Amino acid sequence: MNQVPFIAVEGAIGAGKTTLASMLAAELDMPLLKEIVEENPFMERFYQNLDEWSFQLEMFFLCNRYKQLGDTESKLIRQGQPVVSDYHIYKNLIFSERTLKGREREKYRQIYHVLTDDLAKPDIIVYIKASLETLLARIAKRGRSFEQDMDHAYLEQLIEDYESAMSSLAVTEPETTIITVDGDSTDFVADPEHFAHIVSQVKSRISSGHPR
Ligand SMILES: Nc1ncnc2c1ncn2[C@@H]1O[C@H](COP(=O)(O)OP(=O)(O)OP(=O)(O)O)[C@@H](O)[C@H]1O
Ligand SMILES: Nc1nc(=O)c2ncn([C@H]3C[C@H](O)[C@@H](CO)O3)c2[nH]1
Repeated sequence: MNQVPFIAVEGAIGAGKTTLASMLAAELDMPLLKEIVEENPFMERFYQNLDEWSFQLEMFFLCNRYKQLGDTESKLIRQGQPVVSDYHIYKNLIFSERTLKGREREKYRQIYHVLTDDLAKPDIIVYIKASLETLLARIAKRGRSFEQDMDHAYLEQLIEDYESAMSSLAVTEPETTIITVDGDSTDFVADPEHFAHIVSQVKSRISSGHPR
């Protein structure tokens, strides 16, 4: 077991992961690990034609996160440094199980396990659970052009996929503490009390020795 906390913020598209992870990293004085999005060369084409581009897109995300987390593990976690990340590596499987089919899905699963099974897993997941309405409002507010015509059914499905994924992680990674934040009623950006409540939940998990 690691000696320092590794915290991942998770939730469906636009839930506020990067925002909350940045706030937590600043508040807890921890380095921030942010996922690479804009550099993904398949992003725009993927949203125009999911079936055609999903394998390339999922492989790009997987390889990037594998490299990023591997580096973070050797440079920070194993050196006794805590980390806050705006994703959990498991996210790859949540998306790929939804976007890939048949042989591609099966091959991806195998590659996923080969690459990630021995990577450090977070001790704490802060899971932002938000409704379709909230996610759509945040996606519109952020204004990334390639996301503006996103199929609502895809997003709705991902909300359910995240729910199932968090339930299965609770079983498969019992040492991980999952803190669920209601992303509809909690506004950690506008309301300092809401943010303070999340911080105190995280701190209590760290100081109670669970995890680490
Ligand atoms: N609690 C909040 N209240 C209001 N706006 C928010 C809140 N959290 C995030 N936002 C805004 O919503 C948008 C999406 O947030 P953010 O980029 O943090 O989401 P994300 O979960 O990291 O997205 P993605 O899944 O695309 O990586 C941003 O414009 C951000 O400023
Ligand atoms: N298909 C797919 N697989 C992933 O692993 C993945 N990770 C993020 N995304 C999409 C969501 C946002 O639009 C944008 C930023 O998070 O990229 C993904 N899409």
